[in-house]
Amino acid sequence: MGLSERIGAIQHSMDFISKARFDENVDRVCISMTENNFDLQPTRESGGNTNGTLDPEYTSWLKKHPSALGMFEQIMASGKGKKIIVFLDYDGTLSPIVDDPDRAFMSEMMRAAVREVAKYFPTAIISGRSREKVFKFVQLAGVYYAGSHGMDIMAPVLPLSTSDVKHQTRIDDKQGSGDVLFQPAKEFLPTIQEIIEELEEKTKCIHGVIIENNRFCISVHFRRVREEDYSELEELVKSIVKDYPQFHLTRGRKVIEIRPSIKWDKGYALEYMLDTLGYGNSNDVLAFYIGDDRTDEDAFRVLQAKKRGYPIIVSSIPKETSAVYSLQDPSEVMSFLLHLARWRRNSSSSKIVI
Ligand SMILES: O=P(O)(O)OC[C@H]1O[C@H](O[C@H]2O[C@H](CO)[C@@H](O)[C@H](O)[C@H]2O)[C@H](O)[C@@H](O)[C@@H]1O
Repeated sequence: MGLSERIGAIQHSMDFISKARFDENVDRVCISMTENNFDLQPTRESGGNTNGTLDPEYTSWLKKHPSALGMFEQIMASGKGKKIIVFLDYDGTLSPIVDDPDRAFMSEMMRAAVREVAKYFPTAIISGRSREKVFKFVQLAGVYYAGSHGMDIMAPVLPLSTSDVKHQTRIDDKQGSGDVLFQPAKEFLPTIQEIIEELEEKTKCIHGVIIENNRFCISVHFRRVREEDYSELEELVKSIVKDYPQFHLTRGRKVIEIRPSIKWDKGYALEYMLDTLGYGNSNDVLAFYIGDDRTDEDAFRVLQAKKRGYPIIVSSIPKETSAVYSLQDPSEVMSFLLHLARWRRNSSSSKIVI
């Protein structure tokens, strides 16, 4: 293709894409551009490679964990008359995975989608990050935030029937929100600081390590570490944590996490939030939990066991999971959130009697 044809093709693509953006039957547009040709395909993809071909392993995995977008109508039909609640993970779910954890920004479009969904349904973000950091990334009022894998939750106070009350602190804010902080690992804060200092000192010799203070837990990132240094880093981290028997290690995406050994994870956090939001004992709830990482599996299992809704995994590769449905990547998450909001708008407008 010559230069002018290429420019023409780009202009044509832009028009095509802007039209497709408003077509609710189109989730994405695949553009394939070769030396001599280009092609545009509106699609409702539910998996596959970037070149448009479906990986057979992924296709058979999708049969077990169908696309939540493809199954949208059936999912919503099963929730008819129920109260919908949305739980979201942050990294890899609302934001793409990037090398630098401090630059895992969510797009404006994603922010708008979360804002939209939170307008209609109680929405909570449960992240491994510190609560303050997730809030800095998301910047939305009207959303509940839980940081440190649920060890730091800000949610409304409700008379709780459980022993959880001892970990609650009422927030003295000017708005008088009545929210409370739930922090079951407070007593570990000084030790966490001590471990961070030791980690920073002792991992200096390994290039690319990032230590992230997630307040009630610590992330040791090795995404930028050379592969040949992985095992040295792992041994180093293990040898440090060995001296702190009240802590243990978990793993995420190119990250080793150090957590206090309390009986608490994203699954307990999900239960706690269902309780505090007033849906603990309610059978007419349809909760969604959307997440991409191993720590989200704790929440998937709880949601499955309680039969209160559907766990949805974000993955473009086959993975062992307790999730029922799947979404390929954050852009599909965004599409799912927009579908939810649109479904709610349509269902309330259909009730208007003229
Ligand atoms: O529960 P999440 O909100 O998913 O948080 C889990 C961890 O996410 C972050 O790390 C991951 O994303 C980074 C940015 O894309 C990436 O560089 C890293 O390799 C991933 O593991 C976060 O930085 C961790 O602290 C969270 O525990």
